[in-house]
Amino acid sequence: MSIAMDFNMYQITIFILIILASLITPNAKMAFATPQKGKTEVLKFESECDVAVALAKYTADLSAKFVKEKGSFSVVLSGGSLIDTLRKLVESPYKESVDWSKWLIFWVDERVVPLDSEDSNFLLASRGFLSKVPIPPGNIYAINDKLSPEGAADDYEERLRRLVSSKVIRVSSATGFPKFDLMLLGMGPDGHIASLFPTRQQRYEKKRWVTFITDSPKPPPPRITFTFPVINAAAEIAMVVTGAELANTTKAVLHPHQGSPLLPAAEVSAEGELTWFLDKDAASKL
Ligand SMILES: O=C1O[C@H](COP(=O)(O)O)[C@@H](O)[C@H](O)[C@H]1O
Repeated sequence: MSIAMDFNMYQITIFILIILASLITPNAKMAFATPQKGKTEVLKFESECDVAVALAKYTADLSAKFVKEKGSFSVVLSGGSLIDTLRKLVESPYKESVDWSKWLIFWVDERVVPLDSEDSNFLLASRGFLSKVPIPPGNIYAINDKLSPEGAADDYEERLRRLVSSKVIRVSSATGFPKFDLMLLGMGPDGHIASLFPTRQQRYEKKRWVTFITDSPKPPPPRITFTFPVINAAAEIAMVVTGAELANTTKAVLHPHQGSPLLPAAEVSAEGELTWFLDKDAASKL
Protein backbone atom coordinates (compact mmCIF):
# COMPACT_ATOMS: atom_id res chain seq x y z
CA MET A 1 0.00 0.00 0.00
CA SER A 2 1.41 3.49 -0.86
CA ILE A 3 2.07 6.21 1.74
CA ALA A 4 -0.72 8.33 0.21
CA MET A 5 -3.14 5.42 0.54
CA ASP A 6 -2.10 4.88 4.21
CA PHE A 7 -2.73 8.54 4.95
CA ASN A 8 -6.20 8.32 3.39
CA MET A 9 -7.02 5.24 5.47
CA TYR A 10 -5.86 7.12 8.58
CA GLN A 11 -8.12 10.06 7.74
CA ILE A 12 -11.06 7.77 7.06
CA THR A 13 -10.52 5.96 10.39
CA ILE A 14 -10.44 9.29 12.31
CA PHE A 15 -13.58 10.41 10.50
CA ILE A 16 -15.41 7.16 11.37
CA LEU A 17 -14.30 7.47 15.03
CA ILE A 18 -15.64 11.03 15.18
CA ILE A 19 -19.00 9.92 13.75
CA LEU A 20 -19.16 6.98 16.19
CA ALA A 21 -18.25 9.22 19.15
CA SER A 22 -20.92 11.72 18.19
CA LEU A 23 -23.52 8.94 18.01
CA ILE A 24 -22.54 7.42 21.35
CA THR A 25 -22.16 10.68 23.37
CA PRO A 26 -24.69 13.44 22.73
CA ASN A 27 -22.16 16.05 24.01
CA ALA A 28 -19.57 14.86 21.50
CA LYS A 29 -21.96 15.76 18.72
CA MET A 30 -22.11 19.32 20.06
CA ALA A 31 -18.35 19.52 20.45
CA PHE A 32 -17.64 18.57 16.86
CA ALA A 33 -20.50 20.34 15.18
CA THR A 34 -20.05 23.80 13.72
CA PRO A 35 -23.06 26.11 13.59
CA GLN A 36 -24.88 25.91 10.28
CA LYS A 37 -24.90 29.19 8.42
CA GLY A 38 -28.03 29.96 6.47
CA LYS A 39 -28.68 32.29 3.57
CA THR A 40 -28.42 36.08 3.82
CA GLU A 41 -30.76 38.26 1.80
CA VAL A 42 -30.56 42.06 1.62
CA LEU A 43 -33.86 43.75 0.77
CA LYS A 44 -33.86 47.46 -0.09
CA PHE A 45 -37.00 49.61 -0.02
CA GLU A 46 -37.83 53.14 -1.17
CA SER A 47 -38.90 54.35 2.27
CA GLU A 48 -39.15 53.39 5.95
CA CYS A 49 -42.89 53.00 5.39
CA ASP A 50 -42.24 50.38 2.69
CA VAL A 51 -39.94 48.57 5.15
CA ALA A 52 -42.76 48.56 7.72
CA VAL A 53 -45.19 47.10 5.16
CA ALA A 54 -42.74 44.37 4.07
CA LEU A 55 -41.72 43.54 7.65
CA ALA A 56 -45.37 43.04 8.64
CA LYS A 57 -45.98 40.61 5.76
CA TYR A 58 -42.70 38.74 6.41
CA THR A 59 -43.54 38.32 10.12
CA ALA A 60 -47.16 37.30 9.48
CA ASP A 61 -46.04 34.74 6.86
CA LEU A 62 -43.50 33.25 9.28
CA SER A 63 -46.13 33.14 12.01
CA ALA A 64 -48.46 31.13 9.74
CA LYS A 65 -45.59 28.79 8.71
CA PHE A 66 -44.32 28.06 12.24
CA VAL A 67 -47.78 27.75 13.80
CA LYS A 68 -48.67 25.21 11.10
CA GLU A 69 -45.38 23.29 11.48
CA LYS A 70 -44.96 23.30 15.26
CA GLY A 71 -48.04 24.84 16.88
CA SER A 72 -46.38 28.00 18.22
CA PHE A 73 -44.29 30.97 17.11
CA SER A 74 -41.47 32.23 19.35
CA VAL A 75 -40.55 35.83 18.60
CA VAL A 76 -37.65 37.72 20.12
CA LEU A 77 -38.02 41.50 20.14
CA SER A 78 -35.46 44.29 20.32
CA GLY A 79 -36.12 47.73 21.72
CA GLY A 80 -35.39 50.99 19.93
CA SER A 81 -36.78 51.94 16.53
CA LEU A 82 -37.79 48.34 15.70
CA ILE A 83 -41.06 48.57 17.62
CA ASP A 84 -42.25 51.52 15.54
CA THR A 85 -41.27 49.73 12.32
CA LEU A 86 -43.50 46.83 13.41
CA ARG A 87 -46.56 49.11 13.41
CA LYS A 88 -48.15 47.66 10.24
CA LEU A 89 -48.32 44.22 11.86
CA VAL A 90 -50.90 45.42 14.34
CA GLU A 91 -53.14 46.83 11.60
CA SER A 92 -55.52 45.09 9.21
CA PRO A 93 -55.31 42.54 7.69
CA TYR A 94 -52.72 41.02 10.09
CA LYS A 95 -54.35 42.16 13.30
CA GLU A 96 -57.25 39.85 12.46
CA SER A 97 -55.52 37.10 10.47
CA VAL A 98 -52.48 36.28 12.66
CA ASP A 99 -53.01 33.58 15.30
CA TRP A 100 -51.75 35.68 18.21
CA SER A 101 -52.72 33.01 20.73
CA LYS A 102 -49.75 30.92 19.55
CA TRP A 103 -47.14 33.66 19.92
CA LEU A 104 -44.44 33.59 22.62
CA ILE A 105 -42.62 36.87 23.21
CA PHE A 106 -39.04 37.31 24.48
CA TRP A 107 -36.53 40.18 24.50
CA VAL A 108 -33.10 39.94 22.94
CA ASP A 109 -32.01 42.58 25.43
CA GLU A 110 -33.57 44.55 28.21
CA ARG A 111 -32.56 47.50 30.30
CA VAL A 112 -32.48 46.59 34.01
CA VAL A 113 -34.95 49.25 35.08
CA PRO A 114 -38.53 48.98 36.40
CA LEU A 115 -40.87 47.61 33.72
CA ASP A 116 -42.84 50.86 33.84
CA SER A 117 -39.74 53.02 33.27
CA GLU A 118 -39.53 55.04 30.04
CA ASP A 119 -36.20 53.23 29.42
CA SER A 120 -37.75 49.75 29.49
CA ASN A 121 -37.88 47.80 26.23
CA PHE A 122 -40.89 45.95 27.70
CA LEU A 123 -42.81 49.21 28.14
CA LEU A 124 -41.90 50.32 24.61
CA ALA A 125 -43.15 47.05 23.14
CA SER A 126 -46.26 47.06 25.36
CA ARG A 127 -47.29 50.51 24.18
CA GLY A 128 -46.45 50.12 20.50
CA PHE A 129 -47.25 46.46 19.87
CA LEU A 130 -48.31 44.07 22.64
CA SER A 131 -51.26 46.13 23.91
CA LYS A 132 -52.77 46.08 20.40
CA VAL A 133 -52.94 42.31 19.82
CA PRO A 134 -54.34 39.41 21.90
CA ILE A 135 -51.12 37.58 22.86
CA PRO A 136 -51.86 35.69 26.12
CA PRO A 137 -50.12 37.54 29.01
CA GLY A 138 -48.60 34.22 30.17
CA ASN A 139 -46.77 33.99 26.81
CA ILE A 140 -44.94 37.29 27.35
CA TYR A 141 -41.56 36.78 29.03
CA ALA A 142 -40.51 40.09 30.58
CA ILE A 143 -37.44 40.24 32.83
CA ASN A 144 -37.71 40.23 36.63
CA ASP A 145 -37.11 43.93 37.25
CA LYS A 146 -36.57 43.46 41.00
CA LEU A 147 -33.16 41.80 40.50
CA SER A 148 -29.63 43.08 39.91
CA PRO A 149 -28.34 42.92 36.30
CA GLU A 150 -26.49 39.68 37.10
CA GLY A 151 -29.54 38.24 38.91
CA ALA A 152 -31.89 39.26 36.10
CA ALA A 153 -29.65 37.60 33.48
CA ASP A 154 -29.40 34.38 35.57
CA ASP A 155 -33.16 34.40 36.12
CA TYR A 156 -33.96 34.92 32.42
CA GLU A 157 -31.53 32.17 31.38
CA GLU A 158 -33.01 29.81 33.97
CA ARG A 159 -36.51 30.49 32.66
CA LEU A 160 -35.33 29.78 29.12
CA ARG A 161 -33.74 26.53 30.29
CA ARG A 162 -37.06 25.46 31.80
CA LEU A 163 -38.87 26.29 28.54
CA VAL A 164 -36.31 24.21 26.65
CA SER A 165 -36.70 21.31 29.12
CA SER A 166 -40.47 21.40 28.70
CA LYS A 167 -40.00 21.58 24.90
CA VAL A 168 -41.74 24.92 24.58
CA ILE A 169 -38.55 26.23 22.93
CA ARG A 170 -36.52 24.04 20.58
CA VAL A 171 -32.74 23.67 20.65
CA SER A 172 -30.37 23.90 17.73
CA SER A 173 -29.24 20.39 16.80
CA ALA A 174 -25.97 21.93 15.61
CA THR A 175 -25.04 23.93 18.71
CA GLY A 176 -27.33 22.95 21.59
CA PHE A 177 -28.39 26.57 22.13
CA PRO A 178 -32.08 27.51 22.24
CA LYS A 179 -33.53 28.01 18.79
CA PHE A 180 -36.12 30.77 18.55
CA ASP A 181 -38.30 30.97 15.46
CA LEU A 182 -37.73 34.66 14.73
CA MET A 183 -35.36 37.33 16.07
CA LEU A 184 -36.25 40.91 15.17
CA LEU A 185 -33.05 42.96 15.52
CA GLY A 186 -32.22 46.62 15.21
CA MET A 187 -28.71 48.07 14.89
CA GLY A 188 -27.18 51.12 16.56
CA PRO A 189 -24.85 53.59 14.76
CA ASP A 190 -21.87 51.93 16.49
CA GLY A 191 -22.85 48.57 14.96
CA HIS A 192 -24.28 47.11 18.18
CA ILE A 193 -27.16 44.68 18.18
CA ALA A 194 -29.07 43.63 21.31
CA SER A 195 -26.76 44.92 24.10
CA LEU A 196 -23.64 43.53 22.44
CA PHE A 197 -21.43 46.56 21.89
CA PRO A 198 -18.20 46.77 19.86
CA THR A 199 -16.12 47.82 22.89
CA ARG A 200 -17.57 45.44 25.48
CA GLN A 201 -16.54 41.84 26.15
CA GLN A 202 -20.11 40.45 26.30
CA ARG A 203 -20.02 40.14 22.52
CA TYR A 204 -17.44 37.34 22.87
CA GLU A 205 -19.46 35.22 25.37
CA LYS A 206 -19.69 31.69 24.02
CA LYS A 207 -21.22 29.65 26.88
CA ARG A 208 -23.94 31.68 28.58
CA TRP A 209 -27.38 32.08 26.99
CA VAL A 210 -28.06 35.40 28.67
CA THR A 211 -25.43 37.75 30.08
CA PHE A 212 -25.41 41.18 31.69
CA ILE A 213 -23.65 44.50 31.34
CA THR A 214 -23.39 47.28 33.93
CA ASP A 215 -21.56 49.84 31.80
CA SER A 216 -23.42 49.96 28.51
CA PRO A 217 -21.98 52.80 26.41
CA LYS A 218 -25.57 53.64 25.45
CA PRO A 219 -27.72 54.61 28.44
CA PRO A 220 -29.08 53.20 30.61
CA PRO A 221 -25.90 51.33 31.69
CA PRO A 222 -27.40 48.20 33.35
CA ARG A 223 -28.79 45.68 30.87
CA ILE A 224 -29.16 42.00 30.14
CA THR A 225 -28.69 40.55 26.68
CA PHE A 226 -28.88 37.31 24.72
CA THR A 227 -25.43 36.14 23.68
CA PHE A 228 -24.32 35.53 20.09
CA PRO A 229 -24.67 31.72 20.23
CA VAL A 230 -28.37 32.15 21.10
CA ILE A 231 -28.96 34.90 18.55
CA ASN A 232 -27.27 32.95 15.78
CA ALA A 233 -29.14 29.72 16.59
CA ALA A 234 -32.42 31.37 15.55
CA ALA A 235 -34.33 29.87 12.66
CA GLU A 236 -34.93 33.28 11.09
CA ILE A 237 -33.44 36.71 11.79
CA ALA A 238 -34.61 40.07 10.48
CA MET A 239 -32.12 42.97 10.72
CA VAL A 240 -34.26 46.06 10.44
CA VAL A 241 -32.22 49.17 9.64
CA THR A 242 -33.58 52.51 8.45
CA GLY A 243 -32.32 56.09 8.25
CA ALA A 244 -29.34 57.91 6.73
CA GLU A 245 -27.48 57.99 10.06
CA LEU A 246 -26.99 54.23 9.71
CA ALA A 247 -25.71 54.30 6.10
CA ASN A 248 -21.98 54.16 6.96
CA THR A 249 -22.47 51.44 9.58
CA THR A 250 -24.62 49.39 7.20
CA LYS A 251 -21.82 49.58 4.63
CA ALA A 252 -19.17 48.64 7.22
CA VAL A 253 -21.26 45.62 8.28
CA LEU A 254 -22.28 44.33 4.86
CA HIS A 255 -18.99 45.14 3.11
CA PRO A 256 -16.34 45.01 5.85
CA HIS A 257 -12.80 46.11 4.96
CA GLN A 258 -10.43 43.17 4.93
CA GLY A 259 -8.44 43.08 8.16
CA SER A 260 -10.56 45.60 10.05
CA PRO A 261 -12.33 44.31 13.19
CA LEU A 262 -15.90 43.10 12.65
CA LEU A 263 -18.71 45.10 14.21
CA PRO A 264 -21.17 43.03 16.28
CA ALA A 265 -23.86 43.35 13.58
CA ALA A 266 -21.46 41.71 11.11
CA GLU A 267 -21.39 38.58 13.26
CA VAL A 268 -25.11 37.92 13.00
CA SER A 269 -26.07 34.80 11.05
CA ALA A 270 -29.17 32.61 11.26
CA GLU A 271 -29.47 28.84 10.98
CA GLY A 272 -32.29 29.44 8.51
CA GLU A 273 -32.20 32.81 6.82
CA LEU A 274 -30.94 36.26 7.75
CA THR A 275 -32.92 38.99 6.01
CA TRP A 276 -31.85 42.64 6.03
CA PHE A 277 -34.67 45.15 5.66
CA LEU A 278 -33.12 48.48 4.58
CA ASP A 279 -34.70 51.70 3.46
CA LYS A 280 -33.11 53.76 0.67
CA ASP A 281 -31.31 56.01 3.17
CA ALA A 282 -29.70 53.19 5.16
CA ALA A 283 -28.71 51.46 1.88
CA SER A 284 -27.37 54.68 0.29
CA LYS A 285 -23.65 53.83 0.75
CA LEU A 286 -23.85 50.21 -0.45
O1 LIG B 1 -30.35 50.15 23.18
C1 LIG B 1 -30.80 49.49 22.26
O2 LIG B 1 -30.44 49.81 21.00
C2 LIG B 1 -30.63 48.95 19.88
C3 LIG B 1 -30.74 49.81 18.64
O3 LIG B 1 -31.79 50.75 18.81
P1 LIG B 1 -32.22 51.75 17.65
O4 LIG B 1 -33.18 52.72 18.28
O5 LIG B 1 -30.96 52.42 17.20
O6 LIG B 1 -32.88 50.94 16.59
C4 LIG B 1 -31.85 48.06 20.08
O7 LIG B 1 -31.92 47.11 19.05
C5 LIG B 1 -31.76 47.40 21.46
O8 LIG B 1 -32.80 46.48 21.66
C6 LIG B 1 -31.84 48.48 22.49
O9 LIG B 1 -31.82 48.00 23.83
